[in-house]
Amino acid sequence: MPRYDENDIESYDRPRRRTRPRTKDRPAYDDAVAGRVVTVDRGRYTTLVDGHLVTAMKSRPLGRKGVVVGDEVRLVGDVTGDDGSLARIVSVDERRTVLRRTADDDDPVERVIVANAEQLVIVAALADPEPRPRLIDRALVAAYDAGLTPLLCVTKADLADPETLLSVYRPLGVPYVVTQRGDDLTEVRERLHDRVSVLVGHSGVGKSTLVNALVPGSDRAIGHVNAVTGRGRQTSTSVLMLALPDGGWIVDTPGIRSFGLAHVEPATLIHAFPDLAELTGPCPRGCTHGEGAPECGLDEAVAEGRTEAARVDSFRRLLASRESSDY
Ligand SMILES: Nc1nc2c(ncn2[C@@H]2O[C@H](COP(=O)(O)OP(=O)(O)OP(=O)(O)O)[C@@H](O)[C@H]2O)c(=O)[nH]1
Ligand SMILES: [Zn+2]
Repeated sequence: MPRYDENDIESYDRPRRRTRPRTKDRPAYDDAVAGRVVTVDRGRYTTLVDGHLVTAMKSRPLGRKGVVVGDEVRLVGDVTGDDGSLARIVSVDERRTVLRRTADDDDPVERVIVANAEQLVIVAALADPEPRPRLIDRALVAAYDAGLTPLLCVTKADLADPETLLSVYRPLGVPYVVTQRGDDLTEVRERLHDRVSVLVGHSGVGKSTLVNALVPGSDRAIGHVNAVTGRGRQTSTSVLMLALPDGGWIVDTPGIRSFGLAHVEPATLIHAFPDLAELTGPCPRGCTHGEGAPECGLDEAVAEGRTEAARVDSFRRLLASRESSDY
């Protein structure tokens, strides 16, 4: 049984590509085939083309344009996927969403890590390790900013009561699922069905446990991918996209510790909360809507009972989390 079903790409709603005028400088790749990037490793792109894995490299016309997991690309050359074959990526379809990770010491540039995802699953354990709300807040900001629906996945409910953590996110209306050891994951599966979901969470929260349960034999799939790229599982920092058996995809992001939030404007974040955005009409121009912002319409609305103080406070906590370096 192939791990990647052809239907998975067929059913995926891909916008039609505009055809560009052909010029003598720009070769038209009439014979290019469509594929999706499932993992990237040292300049080699593993793509899924018609249900089989094809290793590819970037072609010169792409220049310095990045190609990331989740990208929908066009390929030419040897697209058989046979051992030792190598195709060329000649174009990247317009991205519907991008998720960025933050700059760090080794790499000062904020980088796109996943393209075209729809949902960000923030995995947090209730105990062992303790939940880290600031990390969750930053992941939420990243999701809202990128236009991804967040899903808080609270694990290890067999070890502690989820209520304390959930109550922190209730005023924001963050969707959540609670799991525990031995769970059949029905609710998680429903939430992931037919969508492209990125999983994030720090070490030990049970992310691998989830991935293995959701994608039976994903170890085998990883082995398959690696057989193609010729590399082992030690590529623990590689982002990997896996097809869910009943439709949909999950993107596992080991090694992603924080998100690039420096560019997130208050005006962008507040649009994730339309009811709050509506209350900012009377704000002075350039209002940050943050704690103590002079004459912010949000304070006025709370004072007049037009919104919940807890919701405004929670929104402001998210705003402030952009500045925190803690993760
Ligand atoms: N009690 C309990 N333990 C769990 C649960 N889910 C996972 N674990 C355990 O937590 C430990 C960490 O789980 P992993 O799935 O490896 O966590 P991870 O997030 O992938 O961590 P890294 O591999 O370090 O990134 C393992 O010993 C799991 O068996 C759960 O729901 N309840
Ligand atoms: Zn304001």
